[in-house]
Amino acid sequence: MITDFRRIIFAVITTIIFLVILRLFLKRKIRTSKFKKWCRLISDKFHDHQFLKVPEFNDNYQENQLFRRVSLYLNSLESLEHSDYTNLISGSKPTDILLSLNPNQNILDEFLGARLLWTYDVVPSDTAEKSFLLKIRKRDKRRVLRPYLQHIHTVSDDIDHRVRDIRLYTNSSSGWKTTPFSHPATFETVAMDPELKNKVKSDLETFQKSKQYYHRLGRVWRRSYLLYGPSGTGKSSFVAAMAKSLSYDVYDLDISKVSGDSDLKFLLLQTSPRSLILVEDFDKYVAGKNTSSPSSSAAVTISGVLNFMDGVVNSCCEERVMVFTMTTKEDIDPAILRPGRVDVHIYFPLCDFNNFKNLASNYLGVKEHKLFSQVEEMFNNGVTMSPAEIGELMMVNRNSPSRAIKSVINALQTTSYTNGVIESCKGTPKNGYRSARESVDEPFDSVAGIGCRDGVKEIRKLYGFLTRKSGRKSDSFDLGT
Ligand SMILES: Nc1ncnc2c1ncn2[C@@H]1O[C@H](COP(=O)(O)OP(=O)(O)OP(=O)(O)O)[C@@H](O)[C@H]1O
Ligand SMILES: [Mg+2]
Repeated sequence: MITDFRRIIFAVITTIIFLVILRLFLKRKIRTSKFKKWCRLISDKFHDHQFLKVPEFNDNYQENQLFRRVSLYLNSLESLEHSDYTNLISGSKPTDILLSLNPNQNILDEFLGARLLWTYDVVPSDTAEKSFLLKIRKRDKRRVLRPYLQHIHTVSDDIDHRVRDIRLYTNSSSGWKTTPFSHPATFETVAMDPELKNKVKSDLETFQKSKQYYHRLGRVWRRSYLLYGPSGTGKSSFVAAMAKSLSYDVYDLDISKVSGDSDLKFLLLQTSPRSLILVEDFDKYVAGKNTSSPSSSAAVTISGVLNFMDGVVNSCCEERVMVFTMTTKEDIDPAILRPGRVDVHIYFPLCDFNNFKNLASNYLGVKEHKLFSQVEEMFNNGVTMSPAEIGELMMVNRNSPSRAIKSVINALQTTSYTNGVIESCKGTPKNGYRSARESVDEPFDSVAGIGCRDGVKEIRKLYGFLTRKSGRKSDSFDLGT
């Protein structure tokens, strides 16, 4: 009893000592930052400064673009997050919260070793005259002002680009036509191996930050991806997710509408930087051909397509991501998909149990269910369907998760006699991601062979049958099919 009491006393004393030390430490940190501030103020007394004003409007009351850029730039500074006082305002999306300077607030920035002090000046009047005032040491001005303003331009451009709406461009005989890009898919909604998804995400992020790296190597700053796999496995949805995460416009190129090689080149030249150029069903144009195939009678020749892939007019095709989709790369000459031409190959398989759970969570909002073990067993036995087909069954039965899962089980049971065929798809890389470099060192398995394609066709036929059958039971199914 006495020992327990002693233990409690000991614990209380230790906690008190810890809290006192923590407080002293925090106070010291605050003192250090205050001390630094005083040092700065004193050292400023010994330097000549220049003040530069960036007003909101010019003499003709037109908006000063530099003011907007400075505002975007300063509001993005990390030092604003740690300042004593900041405004919080909501962004365009309900979940976005943005920081913004308070009138007459100062914010310190550092650039190339120079200190730049900004003040957001608001003169209280009817028109609330606003400006940003930059205080810079005269000694630093000549050295840093020009590159600093350039830096503000680059950063604000980048922010502008990230927050604006993405556009979709489609080609017609008269060039590109544009509409807002409204595909709702995101990386979160596409069910696939999470490790693979993260790899692609970080690959895209690295690409975006690698301008200097590419240039040092003398390479054009572009990256290309091949998404291949059976129909309805999420390739197009994934492209939408890629474009959104990059905040790139999408140029959806329909080669069948291109009138010839020079037209193809012209369309490529007309794309803008920071865009994703998409060619769906690419196998239609390159299957069974090789790099030295003679010009065909088709409007676009294989060499025209290869030049397009290489971005023949290279310098104009910087900061582009190219994406090609196809169901199988079985009949494609590997030289067409060689590294440099296609950098990353991503395989989209038919559904496995993990993807099924992912879909169940997204479509039905269930993470666990008593029927899951039955479904898992079926997938383990090699029966499968495309995520599109499973998603469809879940969507029409979304009001009852049990009914939805049962309908998937029924559909899987009906497909079970194609098990042997589907089994032949099982040689797919478990992790569907391979960089083209890897694929050279260690060639891909023949992953989407004839058997697999036949299997998919078989499922499609069955699925058509199933949807017709289920359509009688559910009105919404009729709408969906
Ligand atoms: N992996 C997935 N995760 C979530 N939904 C998926 C997935 N795959 C397909 N879907 C759903 O199925 C539908 C079709 O998908 P999508 O068009 O992306 O497939 P695809 O692979 O491009 O097919 P195709 O080769 O026929 O063009 C979409 O509505 C999508 O939401
Ligand atoms: Mg598609």
